[in-house]
Amino acid sequence: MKDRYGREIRSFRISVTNKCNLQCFYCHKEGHNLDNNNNRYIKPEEFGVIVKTSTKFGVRKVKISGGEPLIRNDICEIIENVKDKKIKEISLTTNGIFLEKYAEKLKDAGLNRVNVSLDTLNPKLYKEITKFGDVEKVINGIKKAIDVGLTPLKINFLAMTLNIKNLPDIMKFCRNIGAILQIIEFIPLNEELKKYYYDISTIENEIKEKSDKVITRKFMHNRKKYIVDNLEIEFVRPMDNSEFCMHCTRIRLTHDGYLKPCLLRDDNLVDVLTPLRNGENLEPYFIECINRREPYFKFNKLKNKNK
Ligand SMILES: Nc1nc2c(ncn2[C@@H]2O[C@H](COP(=O)(O)OP(=O)(O)OP(=O)(O)O)[C@@H](O)[C@H]2O)c(=O)[nH]1
Ligand SMILES: C[S@@+](CC[C@H](N)C(=O)[O-])C[C@H]1O[C@@H](n2cnc3c(N)ncnc32)[C@H](O)[C@@H]1O
Ligand code: SF4
Ligand code: SF4
Repeated sequence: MKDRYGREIRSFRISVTNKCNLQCFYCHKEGHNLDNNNNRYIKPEEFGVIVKTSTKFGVRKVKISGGEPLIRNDICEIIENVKDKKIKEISLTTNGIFLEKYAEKLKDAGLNRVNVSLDTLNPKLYKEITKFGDVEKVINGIKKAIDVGLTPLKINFLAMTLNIKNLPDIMKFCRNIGAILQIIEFIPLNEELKKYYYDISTIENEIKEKSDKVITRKFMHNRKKYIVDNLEIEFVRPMDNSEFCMHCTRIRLTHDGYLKPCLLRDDNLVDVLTPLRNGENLEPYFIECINRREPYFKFNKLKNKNK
């Protein structure tokens, strides 16, 4: 099914919890942190029914996220329930702290690949950013995930004024371990955080100049990937980017059971858990969610017209 703007639905991003073992100062919490009502925590088999319904509307990829998805002790059961013959890929985004412990079990449960967030390799700066994190554990988790075949593994590097100097080290690290590097534009959630915003367009242009090949992810925000000396570098630049939004093929599920048409909006959610628990057919709720979808950034501001 296409939405009112002609955008297909291909991927489903599901948040399995809003809780986390870290406290990154910038966290957008997937654009939703309202409900702490434990009665609305979704059970593994409920995820299964919701995802199965989503395949009728075109979903072929599932992204599992959080909060931190690995703090749910039933995460493997969730993955087993989400598996479906129509789902071509299940991936998970994690801070990596518990990855060493879970990697093998996740692979056995049916997970295909992981993205691991890593803004710096410097232990002191990592702790400053995450409050409680030990970067050594993340590195061990990444190595284990690659060992067990949760690949291609992506490193999520959130580009900010306070860590941008660490980018060359992260590039070297990714090249050494054979990971894809994903450079993400910072979304400042309030005025206070704006000082950390770093415009990644200069870096993208430099990398583009050096690249051997450019790939466009047509069904994923038209994102660009550059291959530089065998390192794959993907840019995620959502801010003020109408092209990104016009190629958005994602719907989301919040940890408390609402279909969410857009990451950056919380005013147009569709409750899917109540009808599920009432034994209703979920299709009308998906249709409602898809009809409520609209590009968040419809027009670029002048300063960003080159995006
Ligand atoms: N505005 C906006 N940002 C997004 C969207 N999808 C991903 N992002 C940003 O990209 C970050 C990284 O997302 P990941 O969970 O690692 O996965 P992904 O890059 O979206 O997906 P894959 O590349 O397929 O692994 C998110 O935390 C967001 O900041 C989207 O639909 N809209
Ligand atoms: C919300 S986290 C959830 C999954 C997991 N806890 C993790 O950190 O990977 C998913 C991704 O969102 C990114 N993120 C969080 N806050 C952000 C912000 N303000 N702007 C852009 N990306 C952000 C993180 O860097 C991370 O890669
Ligand atoms: S680890 Fe992920 S969910 Fe937790 S605070 Fe950091 S970005 Fe947010
Ligand atoms: S419409 Fe734009 S901001 Fe909203 S989820 Fe899609 S890409 Fe992200």
